[in-house]
Parts: sequence; C-alpha cells; structure tokens
Amino acid sequence: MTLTRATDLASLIASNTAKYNDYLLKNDLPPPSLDLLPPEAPLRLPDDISTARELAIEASHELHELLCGPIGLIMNAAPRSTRIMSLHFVHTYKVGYNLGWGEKTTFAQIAKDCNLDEEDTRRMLRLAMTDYLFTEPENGVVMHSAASYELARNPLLSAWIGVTVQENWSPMLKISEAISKYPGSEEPMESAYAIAHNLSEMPFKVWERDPKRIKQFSDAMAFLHSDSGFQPSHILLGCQFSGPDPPTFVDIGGSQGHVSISLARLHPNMKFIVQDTPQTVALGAEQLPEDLKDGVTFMAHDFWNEQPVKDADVYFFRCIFHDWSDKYSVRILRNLIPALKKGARVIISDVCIPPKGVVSMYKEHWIRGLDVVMKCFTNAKEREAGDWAALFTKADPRFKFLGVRMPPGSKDAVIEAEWTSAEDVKVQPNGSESGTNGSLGSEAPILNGM
Ligand SMILES: C[S@@+](CC[C@H](N)C(=O)[O-])C[C@H]1O[C@@H](n2cnc3c(N)ncnc32)[C@H](O)[C@@H]1O
Repeated sequence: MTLTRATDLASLIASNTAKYNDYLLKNDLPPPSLDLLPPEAPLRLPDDISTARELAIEASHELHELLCGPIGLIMNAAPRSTRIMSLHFVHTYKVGYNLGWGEKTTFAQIAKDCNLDEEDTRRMLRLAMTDYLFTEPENGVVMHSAASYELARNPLLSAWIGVTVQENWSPMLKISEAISKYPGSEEPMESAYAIAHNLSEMPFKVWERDPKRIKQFSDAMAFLHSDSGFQPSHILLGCQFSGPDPPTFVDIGGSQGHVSISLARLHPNMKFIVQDTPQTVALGAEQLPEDLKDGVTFMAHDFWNEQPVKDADVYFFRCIFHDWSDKYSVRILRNLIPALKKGARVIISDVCIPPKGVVSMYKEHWIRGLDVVMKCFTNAKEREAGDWAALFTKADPRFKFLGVRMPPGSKDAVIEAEWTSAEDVKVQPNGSESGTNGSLGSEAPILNGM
C-alpha cells in the first residue's frame, strides 16, 4: 500500500480510537454509543486518553473532507446545516421532552401533542433521525436516541440550544448584509444580530425586559460549566494575596455566579462578589447554596458605570470582552480604574485565538466560528494574544499586561494584567511600555508581559 495523507489519517484514527476504547473497556465503562442510555455526568478522562479521543476526532474530520474531495465538501455544506434546522424544530416544539428513556410514542401522537400536521412531523423527525436525534424502531414508532434524550432531560443543554437556534442562527444569515452596510463596525447596533432581530437598543437591554430570555441565556452559560474544557479551577493559579483581610474577587458580568460558586468551594478563605444585571443576580441569589451564603454575594452593577467595589484583589471577567468590540471593552476596563489598588489583578477567562497553523483545522474551525458568531452578535470578536495586550495598553498604560496562559485541556485562556502606579510603567524609547513580569503558575504561556 502506498502511504498518503489519507492512509496516515486512517492509521491515526485506528490507533487513537483503540487507545480510547481500551481505556473504556479496562475501566468497565460503556463503549462510545449513540444508542445506549448516556451517563448522568460527562466522563472525566485522563489527559492522555482525552488527547487520543481528540486526535481521532480531528483526524476523522480531515479524512472525511479529504475523501469527499473539493467539490464534495462544498456540496455537503447544505445537508450538514440541516442539523440546526432539526434542533430548532425539536427545541421549538419540545419534541420528546416528556418521553422517558426506552418509552415509545408515534409520529401521530407527537403531532397531536404539538398541534402540528402528522406528515410535517414525520418528515421533520425522519430528517432529525439521520442526525442521530430519535430513532424509529418500527414503522411510525418513535423512541429517544441518546442525543435526543440528553436534550430532553438536561434543561441547561436545552437552554444552550435555545440560544443557538433562537438568538444566534438568524443573524448568521444577515452577516453579509451587515458587513456591507457597516464595514469594520464596532457598534452593537450595526450588527447582524441587530438587523436580524430588528433591535432598537442593545441586546442585553432587550433581554432584561424578557425574564424567559434572560433565564435561557444564563442557563446556557451555566451549561458551559459542565464541559470539562471550561472548568474554572485553574483561574486563580499563581495568585498570591498578602493582605490581612480575606482576598476579594469581583466577578463582573458573572451571571448566576457559576464560576464564583466553583471557586468559592476551592478557595473557602476568599470573598466572592458576583455582579450582573438586576434580573440575573436575582436568579443567582435565589439558587445560591446555603453553605456559600457567607462566601458569595450578589450585587446588581452595570459595567458601563464606575466599579463600586473598591480595593478588591481580583476583578474577573469571563466571556465578557468577547461580547464587545475594542471601543466598548476599553470603556469597561476604564470603569475599573477608580476602584483599583496597586497590585490588583484583572483576570479574564476568554478564548485566545492561537497563531495560524498551531492547532488542527477542526479546532481552528471551532474558534473561528466563535469569533464570527461574536461579530454577528455585537460586532465584537475573539482576540489573539497580541490583541489582548493591546487592549490593556489602550485602556491605560498602568495596566501591566502579565500574559496569556492556556491551562492543559482548557478551551478558555487565562489573560492577566496587574494595576501598577504610573512610576512602575517605564516608557520605552519606541513609545511602548514595559513592567516586570509576575508569576503566572506553571501552565504554557502563549504570550508573556510586554
Ligand atoms: C456571555 S455572558 C457571561 C456570563 C458569565 N461571566 C459566564 O461566563 O458564565 C455575559 C454576561 O454579561 C452580563 N451583562 C451584559 N451587560 C451587562 C452590563 N451592562 N453590566 C453588567 N453585566 C452585564 C450579561 O447579563 C451576562 O450574564
């Protein structure tokens, strides 16, 4: 056999799938299956097994495209996009949300329950079945597949899909119109989302008047925390606090407090303050576990106004700056300044776009997709390491950029800066500023302080 890229990929898939499969067998875990009842909690795999699984996924993605060929991969675009249409249908009519695992129903019954035409229902569901959502064990009978059952039983996953199909999907069809009408815009009100949803004010303002939309969005953000790639345990790595009082951590735009709650369990000596819109913090406060009532508090705060919590040790932002263009992100950072004591950390947990060619096409596709989804949403963006450094400098040279680190297995990067006094910032002859580097822990730095 002559070795080619296709045969290399096939061997990579075989060896890495075998490694993953052997681990499952040795540990009495079920084999990969789209038919078996899925486990309640996602599987936490050791790093090497997780890497083997990822390599097999990446290689099978590339091999698939390679075998389809240049015309095939273009022709596949339309059929591939129908999965989102099926999810939209299932989510809109909550199809199967009351159907248990192993229970049977019929197209006719689903149509009746959803007040739909039976033929329409059959056609939509038979399409969904080709995407492994539901099965038809005998003619006209419908049962859950593992994927449709997950969607039905997990309200946070359902919220994530709700945001995808109800908020983010229609703007994708408007992005070409938006970039032609408003080239290079940094304005949220000129975005594809604003066009698609006919906005007359900022999206978060619109949602504030709609409790269902707010709940769906904050539940979707909570869903992220169940993904092992977004675990917050690495966020405070390398931080040392020396003051006599318990260190204070302000979680700005912290939604219902999922990150602060996880961190409060890991760092019981710290005080966490979660800030968000009044409706969102009310939801968070309602659900706060009793044993965390001393360590975690909620506060309504609009980050377009000056930060009211003075002299905290950490000001934290997770998935906030990717919602805003540089023009607005600089405003958010500047609103911190009156509150900052010397040495205060600004910690950001967000995507950092890697340099071209460093990660597989499969991973890059995911990151570039997020970047353009944020463009669609508010003319915002995901940033590269240099963009993060430049953002702090633009906000104020007294923010000493400490760098970006990528914790192993994490999808989010940790981006850090420290507030310094003016004298600490040495202006270089070329006009750039520099400061001394702080300790960032042991993880791989993408870009250190400049
Ligand atoms: C993408 S979510 C991130 C939520 C949270 N940090 C997380 O990672 O789960 C953006 C958050 O910003 C909040 N937000 C939007 N505008 C805000 C404002 N002006 N002031 C405070 N929070 C705001 C939203 O309510 C939402 O919870």
